[in-house]
Amino acid sequence: MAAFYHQHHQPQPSAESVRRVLHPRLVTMCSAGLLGLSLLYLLSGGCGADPPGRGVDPPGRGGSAWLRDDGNNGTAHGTETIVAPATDAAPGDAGPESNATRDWVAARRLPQALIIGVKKGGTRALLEFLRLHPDIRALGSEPHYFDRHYARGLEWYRGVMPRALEGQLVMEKTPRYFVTAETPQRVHAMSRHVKLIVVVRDPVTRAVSDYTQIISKSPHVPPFESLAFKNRTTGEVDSQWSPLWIGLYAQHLERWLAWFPRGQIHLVSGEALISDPAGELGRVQDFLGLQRIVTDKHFYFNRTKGFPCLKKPEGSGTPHCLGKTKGRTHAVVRPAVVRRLRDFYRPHNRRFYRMVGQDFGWQ
Ligand SMILES: Nc1ncnc2c1ncn2[C@@H]1O[C@H](COP(=O)(O)OS(=O)(=O)O)[C@@H](OP(=O)(O)O)[C@H]1O
Repeated sequence: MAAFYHQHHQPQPSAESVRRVLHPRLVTMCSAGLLGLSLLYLLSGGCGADPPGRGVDPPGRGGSAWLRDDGNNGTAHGTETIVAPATDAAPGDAGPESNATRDWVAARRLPQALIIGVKKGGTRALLEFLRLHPDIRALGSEPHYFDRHYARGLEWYRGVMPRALEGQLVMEKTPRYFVTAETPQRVHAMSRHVKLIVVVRDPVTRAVSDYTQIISKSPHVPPFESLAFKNRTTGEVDSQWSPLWIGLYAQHLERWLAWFPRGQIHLVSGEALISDPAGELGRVQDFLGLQRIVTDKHFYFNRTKGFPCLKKPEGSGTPHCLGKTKGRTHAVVRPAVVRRLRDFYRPHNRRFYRMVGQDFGWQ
């Protein structure tokens, strides 16, 4: 009580004395507050980088409510959660931010753009080139959400996305989406505004590339010829054999056009992506509504690799070509077989050109 009265009857303190008393306390409180926030930030995985290769993260990672998360961007769902699978991981997946403070407002959002195909079309090259753009945040691995992991739900899908700032475009690539029957409807259910990109390549070369990958994993697979034909004598093509079936682009695209307008689907020439990467990238950036930032100054042609490579990939100062599995020597297929397959695809290609209003010049 004495103390109470004592304080109570003290003369009014001057502004200067209040400042002197309060200042050290305010400094201490602020420091403690900042320390607490920093700890929260660290615990929430907020130190930027999603782990390279993206293993399975514990549930709730990145789920801190204080991270701004306002975006479903015309998409259906909200909050962020769990992280998961790692397939076809690329180096620098969701690489470190150049400015750590960016993550203070970065959140995981559903993608606004998808590279949906085609397998062996050049999808990895396109994704890696697009990652140079500061307004793009792209998942390095293939999440296979709409084809394999759909039952895991949108929150799972959202959880595997890299953190992105508002205004940054989130994207992923899974080439199998293009040929999976249920996928267009599922993508549409997530967002009818999502932008779709398909990298197409001469279906015969694509088939040989696909087969080359198959035998690299299973060397005892029969020769290309014996799988490509139902009857080798009559030359009847087995269009159900996956490497050939994937090349029936018109058939697959038709399913997408039942759900999305043509203007929402952008086609990239796999051949032009090699001969003129900057030109193709320019058109993709236009399609995505982004400034043309990735230009010819980012590429150089690597004679040893035989492909365009990056002068300066994301998060690194050294030139970078795609890995050994991209641009490998193809299995040898007899010219007569190639000719027969070209004949087989010709009407399908023409139909595809008519559908998209673009001639890709495949023989
Ligand atoms: N810049 C650059 N560097 C290396 N490779 C390039 C590049 N641009 C396009 N390509 C072509 O990409 C083909 C592989 O396609 P994808 O990345 O779509 O394959 S995958 O479906 O993800 O396995 C790959 O196919 P193959 O040549 O048959 O290996 C390449 O031809």
